[in-house]
Amino acid sequence: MTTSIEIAGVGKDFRLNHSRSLKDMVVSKVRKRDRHETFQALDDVSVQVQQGESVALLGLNGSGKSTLLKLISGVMRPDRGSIRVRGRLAGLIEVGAGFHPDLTGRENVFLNGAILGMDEATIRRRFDDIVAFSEIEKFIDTEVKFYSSGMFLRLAFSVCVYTEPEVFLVDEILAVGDEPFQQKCLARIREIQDEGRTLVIVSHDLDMVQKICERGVVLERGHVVYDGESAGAVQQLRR
Ligand SMILES: Nc1ncnc2c1ncn2[C@@H]1O[C@H](COP(=O)(O)OP(=O)(O)OP(=O)(O)O)[C@@H](O)[C@H]1O
Repeated sequence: MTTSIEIAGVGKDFRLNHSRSLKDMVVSKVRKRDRHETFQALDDVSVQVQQGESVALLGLNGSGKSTLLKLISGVMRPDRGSIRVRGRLAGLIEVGAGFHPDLTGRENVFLNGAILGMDEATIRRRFDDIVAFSEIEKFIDTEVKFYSSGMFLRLAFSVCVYTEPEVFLVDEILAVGDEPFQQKCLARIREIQDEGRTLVIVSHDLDMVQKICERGVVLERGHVVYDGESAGAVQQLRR
């Protein structure tokens, strides 16, 4: 078996600001007192994902799921430990983050396709399929700043799946999509799984993740508190 994602002893800290007033800020500046508190969003997290596995990252609000996904994707670096990913990776993490508001849908497909590692000829070849999947043909030459959040999601998801990544990371993908589009995304995700690609999903939709993923990892205040069958992970959360 080939390891697709190796997370070893990972920690991530954030600095929290604690100034209540301008006076506070001045006083602490003068006294050279640090107004910052360090907050451990992730601590000593180790998870190995094998190629072809589908893993759900679960946990309450603020438990560290999105942070871990961002570390895997490489948009953020860990403060401790290491993360290794084998194979081409595409993430649907902050939907629309890679989209430029002043460019049209069409231009953004090319921009995002390139960011995700597709060359221009490949994007041209897949362009019609990408747009057809998103079902926003009518608006493809509209600047994306006029898109609704669902339209953003549709185009971002389409570009992402058509780059055919070996490792696919998804954060709350389906939250803003309507029911028919959700079903379509789920069907596409199943194809991705059948092709033996690796999938890591963050979601609060426990019934959905239980259907998609065989394995669940539960985070609690930045620690892994469960790693096993997704049914067990869901049970742990619903206790
Ligand atoms: N850039 C940042 N700066 C400071 N704190 C951050 C930053 N990103 C995340 N955090 C903090 O880290 C903790 C974990 O956040 P994260 O978004 O990973 O949680 P989550 O499990 O995805 O939550 P949710 O279910 O609400 O999406 C939170 O307390 C959050 O406030």
